[in-house]
Amino acid sequence: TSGSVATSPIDSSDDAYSIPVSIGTPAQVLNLDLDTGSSDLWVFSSLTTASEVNGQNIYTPSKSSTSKLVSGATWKVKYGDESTSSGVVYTDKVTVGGITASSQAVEVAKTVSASFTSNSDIDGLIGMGFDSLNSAKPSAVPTFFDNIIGNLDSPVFTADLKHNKAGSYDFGVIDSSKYTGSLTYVAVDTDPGYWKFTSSGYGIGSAAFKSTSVVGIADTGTTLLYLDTAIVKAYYATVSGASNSATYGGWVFKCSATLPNFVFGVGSAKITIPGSYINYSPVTTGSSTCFGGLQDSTDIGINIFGDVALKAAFVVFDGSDTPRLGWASK
Ligand SMILES: O=C([C@@H]1CCCNC1)N1CCCCC1
Repeated sequence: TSGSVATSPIDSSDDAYSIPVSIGTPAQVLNLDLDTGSSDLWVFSSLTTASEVNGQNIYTPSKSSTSKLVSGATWKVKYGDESTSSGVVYTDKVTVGGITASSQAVEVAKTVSASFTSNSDIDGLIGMGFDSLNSAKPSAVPTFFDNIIGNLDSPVFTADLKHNKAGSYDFGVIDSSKYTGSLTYVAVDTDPGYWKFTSSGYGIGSAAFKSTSVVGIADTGTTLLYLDTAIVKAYYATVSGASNSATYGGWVFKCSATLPNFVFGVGSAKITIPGSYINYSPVTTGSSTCFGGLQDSTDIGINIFGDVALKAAFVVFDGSDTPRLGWASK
């Protein structure tokens, strides 16, 4: 089988991208954030503390004829931004893009932290990282990708994220109409569980490409591009008036600034991020100071090729016995 689901940015800053996911019988449709940087499928639910629900769609297991409680299983996930959620585990039928996992572990939230409560556009996450990142106890539960991979025509899913418009995630097929040129594949290190790869270097504007290994993760669930201090400093040195602001917690510049393109290498291929993608958003609504889409990864401890980078490319997440990432321009 193969399938495809549209994915839309939740706001004009492309803060996150959601997909409709059908859970249970009859179907309960929730808008989940497909996250290649984590491995829990968790949802807002009828069990979520009422004061922590604010406009989200919820999954009510008791209304599904196919739901089953997984006795004794609990989960608790903590993300890099310190956000958290936790709860218990059911299995139920889950369908994404026409592809069904008949007994998918659905991690039902009993509690979520404030940043989830305040985002009414996201009803939960569907993790597409490796099982080692799954938080369920006493044992990890398989991801949606784990559960469908054996039925897919090809053991892959692809990401075609776009700026301010709908893109798509495909499962089991590589649609060559969605990219230009050819795909360049790079090895993935699955330790500790991210889609971790080594970029071959970077270029800033029209300057010479710098061949250097940049290890990072392809993370659809992270908004921005986070790279080593030296690269980020060199980029903003070309933006007059840019500064690394303690007030705003990162690099800022005048919203009217012209930003150079940023190129990152994958093998001998090059992906160009338009400078405009690096004008992420005003620091506060209406401000003439803008926060950069390229930021320093020092405090994170790992480089992250988040949506700012991914939406400049077509990306194949190849879950074969030798996992790898394929990158193409589009
Ligand atoms: O928690 C995360 C991200 C948060 C946003 C959603 N994707 C997962 N991590 C990835 C980067 C290293 C630290 C852990």
